[in-house]
Amino acid sequence: MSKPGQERPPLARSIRRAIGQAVESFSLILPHDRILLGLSGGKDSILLALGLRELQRRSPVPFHLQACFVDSHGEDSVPPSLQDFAASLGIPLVTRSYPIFPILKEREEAHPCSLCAHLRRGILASCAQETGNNVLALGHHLDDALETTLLNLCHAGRFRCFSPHMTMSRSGIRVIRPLVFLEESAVAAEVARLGYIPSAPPCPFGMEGRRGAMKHLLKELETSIPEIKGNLLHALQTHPLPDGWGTPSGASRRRSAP
Ligand SMILES: Nc1ncnc2c1ncn2[C@@H]1O[C@H](COP(=O)(O)OP(=O)(O)OP(=O)(O)O)[C@@H](O)[C@H]1O
Repeated sequence: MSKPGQERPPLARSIRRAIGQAVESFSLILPHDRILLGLSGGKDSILLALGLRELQRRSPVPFHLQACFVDSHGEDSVPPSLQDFAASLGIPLVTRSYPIFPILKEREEAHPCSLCAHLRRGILASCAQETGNNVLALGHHLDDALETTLLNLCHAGRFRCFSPHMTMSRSGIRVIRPLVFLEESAVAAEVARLGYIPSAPPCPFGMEGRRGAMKHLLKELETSIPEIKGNLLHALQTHPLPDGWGTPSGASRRRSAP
């Protein structure tokens, strides 16, 4: 990550536009929202933090930002570079420690990704509640959404994906994904252009498994069908999914940023 105090160029206009489009299309941010963003130190959550911070500066809709890092090894350690990064943006950082990886290893999970994500989301949602936040922001991008769609199609026989904006039933915390219109390559390129070096993924299970296979499949499909991502996104937006990619949530009638 860049050194604190170093002059940072502004986000590219195309990136700001894509984030603004998601925020507007799905009414992601409402006046006086208190947003906790999941900050892992990977490229996606770096861009999420940069994007939301910039939106906060420019938007007439006031909202509060805080970040949370989950140490999934359960060792109570926080990378110092992450603290520096959050401090450089003026975003307060809280941390939580929970032995997600040791638990998954002990259970010898065949497909650990979904349980890992589920546990982490639960920890982040509890943290949001404990710290007085009503919204949890995650850095999922378009490729994540399309891989999840393919995973559901291929392995569960259903056309489903996570939602850009949903409300968790037990906690009432709203989960938002402002990067859903950005391709992974655009996220990586922008983070590199801005001079940040993301932390290496801490996952001890690697990119193998079903999700990794979907990533390869999407790449392969793209070589013979260059417009595949746009078409899949169009299908998500036009198919009447219960998770509402096409129809903005009920919150849309209220005023949202930007
Ligand atoms: N250890 C963590 N602490 C806090 N938030 C996290 C952590 N890991 C993931 N998240 C949040 O969940 C989102 C999705 O996580 P996932 O592991 O699927 O993505 P990723 O591609 O590894 O993301 P990133 O590049 O941000 O690490 C991240 O973008 C981030 O907002």
